[in-house]
Amino acid sequence: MPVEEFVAGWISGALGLVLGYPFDTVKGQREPSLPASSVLPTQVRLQTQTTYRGIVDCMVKTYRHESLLGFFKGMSFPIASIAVVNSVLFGIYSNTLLALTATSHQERRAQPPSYAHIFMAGCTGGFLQAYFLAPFDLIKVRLQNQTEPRAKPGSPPPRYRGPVHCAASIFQEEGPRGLFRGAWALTLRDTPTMGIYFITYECLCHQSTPEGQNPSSATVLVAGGFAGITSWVTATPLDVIKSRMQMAGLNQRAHRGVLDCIVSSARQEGLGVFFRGLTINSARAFPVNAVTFLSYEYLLHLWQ
Ligand SMILES: C[N+](C)(C)CCCC[C@H](N)C(=O)O
Repeated sequence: MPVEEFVAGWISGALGLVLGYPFDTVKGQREPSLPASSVLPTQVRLQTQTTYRGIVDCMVKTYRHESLLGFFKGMSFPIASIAVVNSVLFGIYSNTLLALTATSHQERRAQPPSYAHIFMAGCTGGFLQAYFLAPFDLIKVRLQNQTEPRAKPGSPPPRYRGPVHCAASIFQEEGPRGLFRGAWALTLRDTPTMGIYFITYECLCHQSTPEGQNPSSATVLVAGGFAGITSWVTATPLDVIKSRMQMAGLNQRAHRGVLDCIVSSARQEGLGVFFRGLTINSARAFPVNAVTFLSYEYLLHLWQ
């Protein structure tokens, strides 16, 4: 099993994450139960809290109360984790295609796989990476929903002191399975949308590149960017549910499952709730995935 795709996936995932993290940090919404005085500057907030008037309001309040650092809250942890997850995603995707078509990454330019094979390989990668992603994503969402400004005299201490303390607290309070809270929603979110992710990328590259040649850097950037947007647009409704399942039991009522969360969210806040964070998801998805795919292709070309 060629390992270079795993390594290239690791590095490209880390690069993409750093570029996209500030966008990532403006997507959540406060639950009414959270203290009105606290400022809530993180990505998941537009999806789990209801105080912000929108992206700009959330960004202004984030900067005003937590400075620029507020946009990078909890990033140290996802850098390592998302890189590993991206490594699994791209490594499994490429090796599944190798198993389905008996062609390596380089050979596929001359012998492009069918879109059915690309979709199957993408779904396989999406399904398997979700298992690795689940605990990391839960910790990221919990940290991003910390509501206290950075340690200021008199401010209440945050519930979690950092990713390791967060993981230990969840393990202690909710048991080992607590670390996989929201994993089912995450798997439902990522499996089909990763298929869409890779089909969009490969289709745009194939349409814009002369037969048998490697796509140009500009083509890879644009194809990667639109692959990110397409997959996030289709993933946003379940992304909202996933975030709510992950926050359940803390400051949100626990749900009896994904369907219960979908029904109760729609009943209480209308169907629009499933598109919270769509704009910021899309704005973030283009640069993040453009860089991810460009660095991935560059590294594989370098190691050819
Ligand atoms: C499948 N889903 C849409 C959830 C993600 C697809 C893109 C993943 C990429 N690492 C990013 O952070 O944008």
